[in-house]
Amino acid sequence: MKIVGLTGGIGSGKTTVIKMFAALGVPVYIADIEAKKLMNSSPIIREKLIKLLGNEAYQNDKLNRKFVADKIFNNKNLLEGVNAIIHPEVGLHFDKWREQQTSDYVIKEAAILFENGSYKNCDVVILVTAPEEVRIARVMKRDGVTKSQVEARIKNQWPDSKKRELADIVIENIDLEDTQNLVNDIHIYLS
Ligand SMILES: CC(C)(COP(=O)(O)OP(=O)(O)OC[C@H]1O[C@@H](n2cnc3c(N)ncnc32)[C@H](O)[C@@H]1O)[C@@H](O)C(=O)NCCC(=O)NCCS
Ligand SMILES: Nc1ncnc2c1ncn2[C@@H]1O[C@H](COP(=O)(O)OP(=O)(O)OP(=O)(O)O)[C@@H](O)[C@H]1O
Repeated sequence: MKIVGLTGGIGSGKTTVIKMFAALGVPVYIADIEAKKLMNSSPIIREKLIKLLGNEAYQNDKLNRKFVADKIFNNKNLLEGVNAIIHPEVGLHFDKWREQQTSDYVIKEAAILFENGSYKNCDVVILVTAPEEVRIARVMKRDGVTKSQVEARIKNQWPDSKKRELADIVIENIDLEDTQNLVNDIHIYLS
């Protein structure tokens, strides 16, 4: 079974593309979502995050995502601390999930697949891209956040130029129909 990594900058269209692969019957693992589930379910992670970020990291027993985002996306050390706590746990969780799959290939979607080195465990890496101003506008519209809030996350991510050097396949996600056609072709190639 091939492990296919799928990544891209904030607002590039990772979730949009992953839904297209899922509609073709491909098992998909969305690291952001699984990371949040672990942050809310693992007592060990909770203890470590509270030690690093303070009691406000959790509100009513739930991860306080806005507080955590505001803390880590403007503080490199805190971001590295959170990543060091979360990513190994996500890696173990993904391995257990992958062992239960029986398809030709699975897709692991992660915003920072390159940044945290987990692309090295993938047989193929797909990069989803879109011009930065398009990505910023999409996220502002989707999340109702400010341009500077989106830029605060972008600055913690590699530029597309650096990711292109390591990607096997690049999906320029501008026109949705073109993206769908390319996903269909990639699925045939990987199956
Ligand atoms: C800080 C958190 C709680 C904010 O959650 P929230 O729902 O507000 O935002 P969301 O998770 O959708 O993030 C939006 C985008 O921010 C970017 N982003 C998220 N985590 C990171 C990170 N560690 N480094 C750089 N960019 C990141 C991605 O482009 C992501 O798609 C959450 O992003 C988080 O827990 N991040 C740290 C753990 C992590 O790295 N998760 C992602 C991959 S496993
Ligand atoms: N080709 C496209 N044309 C127009 N809108 C798009 C296109 N692709 C994605 N979008 C929209 O842009 C927004 C961001 O897309 P999506 O959520 O898939 O990006 P993402 O890479 O998963 O973002 P994040 O890193 O924040 O999780 C969404 O509202 C989505 O509906």
